[in-house]
Amino acid sequence: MATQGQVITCKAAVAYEPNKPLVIEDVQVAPPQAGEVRIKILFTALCHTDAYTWSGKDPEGLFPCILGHEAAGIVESVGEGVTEVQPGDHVIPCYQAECRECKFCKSGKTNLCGKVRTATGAGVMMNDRKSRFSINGKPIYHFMGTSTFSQYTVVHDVSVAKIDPQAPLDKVCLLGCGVPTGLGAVWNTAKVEPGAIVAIFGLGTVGLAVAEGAKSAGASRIIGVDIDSKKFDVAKNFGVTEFVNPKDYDKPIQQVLVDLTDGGVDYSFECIGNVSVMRAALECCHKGWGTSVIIGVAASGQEISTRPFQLVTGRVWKGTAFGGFKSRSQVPWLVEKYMKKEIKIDEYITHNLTLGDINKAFDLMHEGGCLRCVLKMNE
Ligand SMILES: NC(=O)C1=CN([C@@H]2O[C@H](COP(=O)(O)OP(=O)(O)OC[C@H]3O[C@@H](n4cnc5c(N)ncnc54)[C@H](O)[C@@H]3O)[C@@H](O)[C@H]2O)C=CC1
Ligand SMILES: N[C@@H](CCC(=O)N[C@@H](CSC=O)C(=O)NCC(=O)O)C(=O)O
Ligand SMILES: [Zn+2]
Ligand SMILES: [Zn+2]
Repeated sequence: MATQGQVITCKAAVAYEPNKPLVIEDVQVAPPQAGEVRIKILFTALCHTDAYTWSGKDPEGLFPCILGHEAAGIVESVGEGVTEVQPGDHVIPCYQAECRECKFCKSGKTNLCGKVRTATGAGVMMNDRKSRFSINGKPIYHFMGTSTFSQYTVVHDVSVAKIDPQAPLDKVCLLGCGVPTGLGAVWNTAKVEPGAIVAIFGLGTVGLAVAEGAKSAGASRIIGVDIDSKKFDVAKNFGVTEFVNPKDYDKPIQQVLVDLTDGGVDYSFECIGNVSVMRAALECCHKGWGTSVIIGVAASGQEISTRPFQLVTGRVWKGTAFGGFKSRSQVPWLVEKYMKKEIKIDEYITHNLTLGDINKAFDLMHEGGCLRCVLKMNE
């Protein structure tokens, strides 16, 4: 039955309140308006940023909402004026939009896009500042402009990357967030050069993708730092060459790394979201040139600090969103790199479940043995 122009009722996981189990509900998804795209989500993974917002610590967190931002699916219908995708296209929703027209997109200096950011932060669509999701007439907020924990979602056309229809959607869904973030932090934000010494704080999916990126950039030493030594075995497969568990030392971890590297690392990456670790990651960098990149998302109210002398003496503190990748332009390129076996994806997927198991999937994510759990949406 044709669904274009109709309200679709489908299953979605609704977050009603911080930390309360998600509830699988029948949700009404309105047709896309001008400049919008309705997508049938086939696979979604869970990211720690979903858990962060669900926890109530995200200043932009709104409830009730439909979380989820690492997914892949097929365009079901498009609104007026949408020209770059059509029904049937295989796509990855992109929480980081790319309109190619705003001052951010035109600057060439950033991958951030200003076109729809105010709406996505407010959990609504730009056109009418309303949600396309409702349950019996009561609106449910969008999340990050993607809301992929729903069998159907509506996104802005600037937030959709059209990809190779041959690409396996149950794998390339990971290119919606964690893997590109780690790779891009190395390639685009830090621009790690051959021979560099790299330290990675936190060896989850993002940290492992940093390792993969650093290896391909030709780093000479890739030092993985994690308080969970169980992470070290798997990290070897992603390029980590040395391991440090801060719990094994009495001195501050930044001192441990400075001592191990004759004065400090060339590049460090914080992949946890812990502001004390962010400080350590900066302070383990080499005087004169060491660069530290913040990737982890820290809770509302948290602030970073260090002695300004650390920067006066040449260390550089940076951050990255989606690894600096321009989403609509570069996600299809990342898909092609995966198809050519130039980047890993399968190795990050430790669990496969269905939408109905989403609370179990979040439990797994917090247990440490899970990198990414992919949910099949239509069972
Ligand atoms: N900036 C961006 O665009 C993005 C940011 N993120 C953020 O990146 C962070 C990492 O994400 P995932 O890799 O999925 O998380 P994860 O939870 O799988 O990995 C974090 C790792 O850090 C380790 N860890 C925790 N405390 C530590 C400490 N004090 N010292 C050393 N290691 C410690 C844990 O054992 C774990 O292995 C999260 O904050 C997430 O929200 C995720 C995607 C995109
Ligand atoms: N709403 C949060 C912002 C959290 C954040 O920094 N998000 C990252 C992506 S994390 C993906 O898993 C990001 O891209 N930020 C840039 C942006 O424009 O949101 C908060 O306020 O803490
Ligand atoms: Zn994410
Ligand atoms: Zn833009």
